[in-house]
Amino acid sequence: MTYFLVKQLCDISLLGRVLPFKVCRRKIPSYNICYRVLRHRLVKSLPVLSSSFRSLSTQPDAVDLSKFPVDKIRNFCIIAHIDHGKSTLADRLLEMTGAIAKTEKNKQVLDKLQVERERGITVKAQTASLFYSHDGQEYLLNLIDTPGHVDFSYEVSRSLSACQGVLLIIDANQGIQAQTVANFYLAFEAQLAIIPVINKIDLKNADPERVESQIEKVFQPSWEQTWRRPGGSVDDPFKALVFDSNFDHYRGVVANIAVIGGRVKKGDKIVSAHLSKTYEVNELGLLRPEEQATQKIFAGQVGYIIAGMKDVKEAQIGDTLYHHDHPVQALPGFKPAKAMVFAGMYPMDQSEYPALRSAIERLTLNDSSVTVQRDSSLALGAGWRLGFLGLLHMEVFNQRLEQEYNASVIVTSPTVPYKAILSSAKLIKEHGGEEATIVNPAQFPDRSVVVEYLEPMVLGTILAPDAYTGKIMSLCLSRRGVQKSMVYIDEQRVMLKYLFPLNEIVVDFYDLLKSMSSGYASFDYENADYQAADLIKMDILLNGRPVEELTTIVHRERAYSTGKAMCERLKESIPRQMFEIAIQAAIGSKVIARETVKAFRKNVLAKCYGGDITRKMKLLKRQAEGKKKMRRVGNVDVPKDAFISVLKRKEK
Ligand SMILES: Nc1nc2c(ncn2[C@@H]2O[C@H](COP(=O)(O)OP(=O)(O)OP(=O)(O)O)[C@@H](O)[C@H]2O)c(=O)[nH]1
Repeated sequence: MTYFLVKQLCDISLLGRVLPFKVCRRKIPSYNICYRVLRHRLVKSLPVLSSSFRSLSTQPDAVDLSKFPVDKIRNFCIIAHIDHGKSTLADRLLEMTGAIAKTEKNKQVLDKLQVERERGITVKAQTASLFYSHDGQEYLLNLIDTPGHVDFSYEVSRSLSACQGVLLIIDANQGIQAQTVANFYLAFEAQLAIIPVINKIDLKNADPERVESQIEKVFQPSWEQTWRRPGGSVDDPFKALVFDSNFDHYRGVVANIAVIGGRVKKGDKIVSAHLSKTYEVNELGLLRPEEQATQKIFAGQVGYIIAGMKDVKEAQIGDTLYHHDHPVQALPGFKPAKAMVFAGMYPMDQSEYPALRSAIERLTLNDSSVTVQRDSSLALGAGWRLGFLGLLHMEVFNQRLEQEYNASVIVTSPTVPYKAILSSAKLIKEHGGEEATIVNPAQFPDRSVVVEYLEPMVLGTILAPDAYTGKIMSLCLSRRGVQKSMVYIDEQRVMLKYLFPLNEIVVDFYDLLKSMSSGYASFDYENADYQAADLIKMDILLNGRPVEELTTIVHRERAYSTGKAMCERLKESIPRQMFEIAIQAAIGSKVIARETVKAFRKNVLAKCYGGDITRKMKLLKRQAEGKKKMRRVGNVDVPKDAFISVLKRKEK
């Protein structure tokens, strides 16, 4: 059995195959030292590294990529469970190869988005090309830092398509976690070389040996694998895969490409296979991690390309680009992401509809896992029904819309995609088949026209210390989970597999699992088909008026408890108004829960004695601004956050 610590990383990537290596048993006081060991090794073998780098980077367009044939290129992703240290390792690699300066300020430099910095998580995969010399040879390392959270796994799987290997980072203190397992299988199924890297070996409770035996038990590895070189040759016709893209307000679409064969240069005429449209290449280059223009890009390399695509529909992720005079067979592209959570999205004010439409289009270009359909609602007007991979994904998308596009939106209660097998001939005709997928609870067909309802299931993996097993099992049971397996990955940690209805875990399951296990349990899930379920539609009424945006589908067994919890939550989030507000949950005409918000008017002028009119105006203005964050449903002002928070349950 062999496995690798951070310090072997570059040697492994450069030698082109995975070499056996003894475990470093030394405890290292500061993790910087552990990286310093690597730097020392690099510098010792490569005295010219920093000077050769400087001469390359200071002159724009001076990088000659023709000197990196495929055997001098390593394209790899860094994958791991959330917070295991992917971005930190990427920072150190960037520093060691001179791509960024070595300063204290360089923390998570590849997490460029405001939302990533605020939440401290990676949501977007980022590429960085590094130059590295070894034994008088120059190498090009293309690193892709990926997100760890399950909601962003589509970013990981797309990034893997541009790579031949991965570094699977495992925290020496926490050991294997649920996303370690999920990410391992993504890389394994993509047939990539996998180098496990155990980091945080400096931590007091680090136990690399325990992690080693976990790796052995869970993955049963055969580590003597060869690091593949990128396929293709510079002599082939040009062919590139668009694996990511984003929209620049001034330059249009900037596409990230992996060149599968041939070469491309500025001024070339290229065709996108998806639309068969021809474009001229205006700019191309490397991401280091900032864009650095070059004259050409060659087979095996990863970079960006700008070719005058102005419309977001022109830049499809997964598309193939080729020279206009050398058509090639299009690459298979990517399997579309399967949206797991749907919600309505509406502008705060209908006049903002066109601006919001363009913002959503541009953001989905950068996040192709979001599905968009037009929708409309009586209370909220024209909008869209968007599909996301999970609730965090939905929250992050919403936050990005606000931060990057200055858009203010209302998001309605999320729902999972249910199915109904229809019995009514009229409905079957309307849906074009017996099976209807329902992503908007307001359109849930009545039982009288349905043979059976189906709900989406997931196979969940939970890893936790065995001391919490009892508590976790009761939580799973309360969420209609059915246990599939239970395996000890070492003496103290257990891996549980459960089949869950997606609806039961999508909103707050992970938060509860974390809090009941003092943060030690981790959770991941994969799709597991549909199962028949006894589902009913529950309406929420405000002062007797149903609020379409709060309608939910529930399992009959859970109707009462969910209705009660939703009414309680709404009572907490709807502020007192000038009249009493009755909040009711109802199934058909039967009310199953009720809460009341007492009448009250906040007199913001109460403390404003005297006659200073400007002060009074200011206070009234502030009150009016507060109201803007509300949505009027009937005569009731509902805060926009209430639509999402209403579904979060408190476990007793
Ligand atoms: N002690 C110690 N801390 C580390 C080490 N590597 C990373 N960290 C810390 O671990 C935390 C998480 O590191 P990140 O690099 O953000 O982890 P990540 O895997 O990129 O996180 P996500 O992108 O959110 O999945 C940060 O506070 C780092 O400073 C290490 O080797 N030793």
